[in-house]
Order: sequence, then structure tokens, then C-alpha cells
Amino acid sequence: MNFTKMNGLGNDFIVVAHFETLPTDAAEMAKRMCDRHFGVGADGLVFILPSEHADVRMRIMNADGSEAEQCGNAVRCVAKYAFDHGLVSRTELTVETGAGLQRVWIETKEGRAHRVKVDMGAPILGGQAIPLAVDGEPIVEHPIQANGRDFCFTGVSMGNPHAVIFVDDAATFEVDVWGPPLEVHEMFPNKANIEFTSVISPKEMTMRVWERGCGQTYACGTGACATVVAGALTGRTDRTVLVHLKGGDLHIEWSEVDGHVYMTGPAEEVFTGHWGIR
Ligand SMILES: N[C@@H](CCC[C@H](N)C(=O)O)C(=O)O
Repeated sequence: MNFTKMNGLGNDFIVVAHFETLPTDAAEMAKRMCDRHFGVGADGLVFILPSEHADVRMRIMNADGSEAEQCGNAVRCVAKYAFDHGLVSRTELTVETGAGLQRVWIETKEGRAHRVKVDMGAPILGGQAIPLAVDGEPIVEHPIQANGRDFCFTGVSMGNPHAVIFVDDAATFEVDVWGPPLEVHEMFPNKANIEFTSVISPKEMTMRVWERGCGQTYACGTGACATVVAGALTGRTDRTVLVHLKGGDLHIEWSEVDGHVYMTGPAEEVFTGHWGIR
């Protein structure tokens, strides 16, 4: 099976594009291929499939074999793959995801996709819809305790569930210590991606993330979107923010015109390979 290794700001994926439908053993494939010691190594396995409603369809399995509804960095990689490999010839395209249709605009450099802007849709802020174990809308600065420590989170779904926690210094925060118990906290019936964020100015934030199903990653597109929504909801930031992640920067705008969140950032192809079916 041929695959392409790609990443969005170091959030890395194994991309396969020759299936018509999701293989029945997709979860097992993801676990094996994403293993960093016995496999290729990645945060997720991404299938590019034909779509009846969009130019391409994306399905993404986390490294632990669970399927995610949405992935911002993967949408940018899928768009780059589709353009660079001739699945589409236009620089404006649509990608079908588990969270709906995403409109995408590609910026090219030397004939290849370079930066990608994605309409990530409107954030979902209702407690039950995110889903959270509490209801109400929005759920802002809600108290939560993990392993005896008190936090406050803001709940946001970008198609997938996020809990944004503001901390003094995200760069030095112990993401590996507090991410795991929060990911599986009873507050989050479908688990959650946990963002630890600090505000530099109303237009700039630093964010680190513990992702559901794959642990700490270098970047999370939906997490950056959720963080800017939380920043604006809590009055900490404007609605257009540059988010600094471990792997680089994402430009996020929560539009006042249509209420959608627009994410712009790079996507990169690193190498191609062949996986022997075992
Ligand atoms: N890294 C992603 C999100 C991937 C899915 C996530 N782990 C989940 O289970 O929801 C992004 O860039 O958005």
C-alpha cells in the first residue's frame, strides 16, 4: 500500500488516497502504521476518498485507532495532496469531513500548494452538543478538577470536542501531566482535546495541546480555532489572532460577518513510502 507522509506544522499524518471506501480494518491499520517504533509513525492516518458532495472526502483515524470527526491540519494536508497530485486542478475546492463540508483556498508557490485557508464552519457552543456533561450556552470558564488540581475550561466544538484552559505560561506548562486525566474526565462523554493557552496580546496567543487519541502534538488546527473562540468569548483577545504552536503559527479569524472560523497555515509533504500489508 502506497502512502504519503505529510504534516501541518509538525502535526503529522500518513495519507492514503487509493481506497474507494474506508477499509474495515482502518482502526487497526492506524494503530500499527502510526506507531513511532514499530510502524511509520504519525499522529493520525488520513484516508482521502471519493465524495458525492465535494471534491474529496477525508476520514481521519487517531493514532489509537479512534476516528475523529474533524482535523484542521489534516484538511490542509488533504487539500495540498489533492492539488499537487492532480485530483483537482482548481485552487478553490471543497473537502467533505465528518463535521460537514469545508471550503478551502490554496495559495501556490512554484506550482504547488503552499499555504491553505480553510472555512472551518461555526463553532458549536452548547454544552450538550459539544458534548459536555453540563448544559447551557456558552460554557465559559467552567470549573473542573483533575487529580486534585482546579482548572477552568471553556467548551468549544469545531466538529470535534475541545476544552480550552488559560494558563500563565503555556510554553512551560506540564501538558503531559495534566492532559491525560483531563482528556478522559467525566465532563467529556466523548473525551476531549485539551488546549493550554496563554495570551501574549489581544492578537497573539501561545497554545499547547493534548489531543484526544494521540497525546501531545506539535499543533492542532481545530484546537487553535477553539482557542481563539474561547479567547474572544472570555474577552481576552480579539477575534483575529496569530496562534503560536510548538510546530509554528496559525492565523485564525472568527468572522463577525458569517460567524465561521477561518484557519490559514502551511501544509507539507515529506516523503512517500510503501507499507507491506501484514
Ligand atoms: N490535530 C487535529 C485534530 C485531530 C483529531 C483529534 N485528535 C480528535 O480526536 O478530535 C487538528 O489539527 O485539528
